[in-house]
Amino acid sequence: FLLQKHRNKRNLQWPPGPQGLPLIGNLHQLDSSTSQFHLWQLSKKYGPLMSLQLGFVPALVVSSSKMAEEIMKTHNLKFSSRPPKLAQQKLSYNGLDLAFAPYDFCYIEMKKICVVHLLNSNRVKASYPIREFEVTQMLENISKLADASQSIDLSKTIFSLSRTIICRVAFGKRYDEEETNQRKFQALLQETEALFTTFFVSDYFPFLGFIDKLIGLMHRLEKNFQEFDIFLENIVQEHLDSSRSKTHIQEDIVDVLLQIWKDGSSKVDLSLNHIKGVIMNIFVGASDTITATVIWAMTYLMKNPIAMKKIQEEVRGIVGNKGLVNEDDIPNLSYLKLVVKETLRMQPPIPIIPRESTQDCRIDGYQIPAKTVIHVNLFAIGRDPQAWENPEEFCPERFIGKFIDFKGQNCELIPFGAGRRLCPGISIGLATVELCLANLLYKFDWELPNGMKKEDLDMDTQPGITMHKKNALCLMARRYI
Ligand code: HEM
Repeated sequence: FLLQKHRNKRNLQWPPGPQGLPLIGNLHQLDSSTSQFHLWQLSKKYGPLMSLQLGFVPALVVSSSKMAEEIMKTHNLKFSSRPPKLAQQKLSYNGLDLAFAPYDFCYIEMKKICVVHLLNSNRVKASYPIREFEVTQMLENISKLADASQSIDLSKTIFSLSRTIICRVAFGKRYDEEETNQRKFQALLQETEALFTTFFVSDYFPFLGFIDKLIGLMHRLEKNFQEFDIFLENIVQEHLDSSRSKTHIQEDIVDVLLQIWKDGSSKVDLSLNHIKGVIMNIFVGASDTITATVIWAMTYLMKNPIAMKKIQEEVRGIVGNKGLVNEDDIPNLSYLKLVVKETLRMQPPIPIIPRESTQDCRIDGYQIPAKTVIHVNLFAIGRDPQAWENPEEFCPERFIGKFIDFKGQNCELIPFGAGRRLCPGISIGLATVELCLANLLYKFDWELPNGMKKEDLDMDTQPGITMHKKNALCLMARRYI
């Protein structure tokens, strides 16, 4: 009855959507490991702007490039906020970070700091020695396993590489040095990521929030928050320690943030919680997305031997017998760039972008009220038949002769989002993906283990904000050079 009353209050001109169950609405249709796939299927029946009722929360799902253009570009400002979900708010110090912050003056200033000072092109260039060193280490480790004819867990290898690179660039430190510390740190991050996608009753039924307490979820969240806060506080204190500057010559992202905090040059009253919020975003956002991109690209290449041959011929032809692909070689690797683009179209690492409207707005003839939750389904947009020919086919060549930008300009391909909330880590993310992938393909020939056929390679996905391959990608490597 309550749900019905709630619905009747809403404008009758509301986009179509699947019939929900009493009280829970469509919540049961959001199995988090396949929601991007499931919502895509539903959109085929209900259209590119589809409505859902998630408990007491009305939501819309965007599934075509045309509709994405409306939300992310035409009415960009009105859809630039994020829905305030309980765990995300708690772990981001109440939205003092970037990724989960509401769209307000403080967010605008923080984003400027991030784009201008933290992740600018100079930092991407200056961090090249770190990428080169870590990629070389990884190649040596793979060579040892290749020589011993052992299979390589590429998912684990790439994750460790990207986390080390990001930690060194952002915090000047690697977190894989001490076995016990590393395990503690991994467990902490895993729990944080799990909490981001855990179902909290309060998010959908605000008046039933006591259930989260009763079943121990609030305790679990508080415990994780306290532990993560201690961890982040340690990073900040280590950077504030005056004796540190003697051993660390190159400034990292935390150094820059603390400098801005100390000299008060920001237009907002920066607190240490703002800084910890941004560090948290980098910890949880950066290495997962990089890993997912490399792993999906390798998976597609293993399934498409013609594309594999083409990309290896390109990289080996250009790099010759130099022994390592350097960053200077990357601009010449045009087929590699097409493979990365095609991978991001088919398996966008963040498949669903959450947004919230800040004002009433008219979209496609429907009146959308302020505070409506929007899920932009990138997985569906990458398969939009109005935008792509044979969308289910992995075909890097589809981009030849067509300029389709993937940095927020063309809404048929927006793996980094678009508009005011565009990902600030595009350059450093792509630089890491390209260098890693190019070297893997240059140095080794890859085979499936134990007589496995390419058809056996699954494309199942794990639940989470980032769409990882569910089963680790394990391959055999043979040295080429
Ligand atoms: C292949 C790699 C990456 C992909 C595919 C990716 C994708 C995305 C997407 C889809 C969003 C949401 C954008 C929107 O709402 O329109 C986002 C936001 C964000 N990304 Fe990335 N990302 C990547 C790498 C990185 C890296 C390396 C960093 C940091 C070093 C980073 C930091 C962030 C932050 C802080 C936000 C929040 C921005 C905001 O809300 O204004 N990302 N990313």
